[in-house]
Amino acid sequence: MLRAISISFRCKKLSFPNAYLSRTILALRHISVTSCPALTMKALEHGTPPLSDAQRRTIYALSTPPGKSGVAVIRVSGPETLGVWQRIVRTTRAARISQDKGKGKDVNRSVTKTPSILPQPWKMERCHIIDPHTSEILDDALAVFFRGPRSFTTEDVLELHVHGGRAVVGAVLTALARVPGCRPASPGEFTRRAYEGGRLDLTQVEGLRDLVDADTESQRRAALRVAGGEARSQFHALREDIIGCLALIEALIDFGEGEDIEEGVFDQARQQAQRLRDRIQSILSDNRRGEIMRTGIRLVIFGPPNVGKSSLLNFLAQREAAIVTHVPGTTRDILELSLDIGGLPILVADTAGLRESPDEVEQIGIERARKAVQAADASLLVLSLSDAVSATPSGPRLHIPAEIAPLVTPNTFILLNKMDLLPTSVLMPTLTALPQHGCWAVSLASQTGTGEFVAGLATELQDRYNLIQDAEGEDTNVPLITHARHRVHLESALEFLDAFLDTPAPEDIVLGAEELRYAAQAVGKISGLVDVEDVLDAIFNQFCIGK
Ligand SMILES: Nc1nc2c(ncn2[C@@H]2O[C@H](COP(=O)(O)OP(=O)(O)OP(=O)(O)O)[C@@H](O)[C@H]2O)c(=O)[nH]1
Ligand SMILES: [K+]
Ligand SMILES: [Mg+2]
Repeated sequence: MLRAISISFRCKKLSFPNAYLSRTILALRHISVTSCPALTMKALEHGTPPLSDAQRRTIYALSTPPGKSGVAVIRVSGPETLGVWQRIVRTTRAARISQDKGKGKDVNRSVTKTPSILPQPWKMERCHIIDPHTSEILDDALAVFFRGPRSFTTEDVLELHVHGGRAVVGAVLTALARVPGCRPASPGEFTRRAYEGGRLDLTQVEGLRDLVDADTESQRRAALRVAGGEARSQFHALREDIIGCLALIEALIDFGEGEDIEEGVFDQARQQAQRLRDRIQSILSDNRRGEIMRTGIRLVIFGPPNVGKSSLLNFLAQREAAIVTHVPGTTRDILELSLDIGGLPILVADTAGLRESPDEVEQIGIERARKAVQAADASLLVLSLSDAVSATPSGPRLHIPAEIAPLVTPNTFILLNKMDLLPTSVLMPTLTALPQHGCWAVSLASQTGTGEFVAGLATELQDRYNLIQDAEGEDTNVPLITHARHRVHLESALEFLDAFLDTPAPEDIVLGAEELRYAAQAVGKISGLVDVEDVLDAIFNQFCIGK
């Protein structure tokens, strides 16, 4: 005990913050001083025993992308955040206060000499960042302290807005490494703390990650809603309703119908379960719109050889991504590009021309093309207008080659290319005979009709996959499921509800209650309310460091 006191005395001389001091003493209480002389000596030399990673609960990381930038934000979170402030932040406010007391003349020069003062929470303050060992000024910066739990992570958080040069960021990170109790954050650790602190549920965590990953306007809008807690509250309400239904059954188990409980409660519970099951079913039958919008719509271009499929890909990408030649069978492998068409994220794939071919390599390409069309969310059949449209007594008729016809569905879009090769006298009646929806005629060579085609395709895809905006610009018809994980849990909730509805009344009521309990649990897993430890690492590891 005596030695501990002498350590605390030394710490005080080195002007450790009080919080740190009391923690050191607390830590030392657990060490038998006599049985551990080496450790004690070390503690006496350095003022503290070395901390394990688990003990160093305060994390820091660069939260903006690495590299040169105007401003870089370094984030700190954890119990030592205030200690970090006191060691490395010297505000001009503090300097002004001491100047007012007549201790200094030039605010800027005296900043580092000024003792630290407590931050004003949630207020950005101009400051110098200093090296905690040498007091050297590392940067002229801005700092803002968020007092937990009113912060992103629900812990004390400090944000340092420094100049975004590599040397500046490196120096500040090194200074942070020197603050006892601090360690670099692992990927997604800030967000994980926000989840563990109850600030976010798992759907919001996913929404936040999707927001960071959003490339298109529609992805941004959808992710923002989820991050804002819209899915969270809907899944929460669904779970509450299942629990409400369970409560009825449990009351029935405890008291029995006709005694303390009114007649018809079992039927009431069944009706409720039926409505919940229908609600889940309707959430599930969303054509996977939410997931498709998040990952991008897979649109596969297919058709006979030499019709201009690769020319189309290049036109959409506005660059020479694919090889285009007059030789049929030029494209072999699938070439995929991710594009933004009318604000929608689209993964466009160019494929080998479909035909009977003796060439072994081409055959493999053709097989891959067929599979890609079948697996796609949407497909676009390209044909050469002059080959595909023939005159019949009843007018022009669209002809689709026999080996391609099986791949065409009512959802296949059709693009008739090389319209420049048709004389105007033939072209006009042909164009008027084309289907009104999902079919366009263009010349990629002369870029005729291409504007209408892109606009028309975007509209068709928006109708199919996108959120529809009403007159006020509000999204309607929003799919609730944005990740495959949600679908898996909802499907199992549906199975449990079905199993409950299958239990014959009222003799198996205890089993029925169990099914309802599982159904509520399955929905709880979506938000992370129920044991999901196994998926947490997978979810948070997809974040970058600093998020
Ligand atoms: N006249 C005319 N020629 C075109 C048009 N679009 C593309 N072509 C030409 O048609 C030929 C074939 O174009 P590609 O884009 O390679 O056709 P593809 O369908 O990808 O061909 P494969 O990969 O071999 O199946 C090239 O010589 C293009 O320049 C068009 O609108 N009009
Ligand atoms: K070709
Ligand atoms: Mg090609």
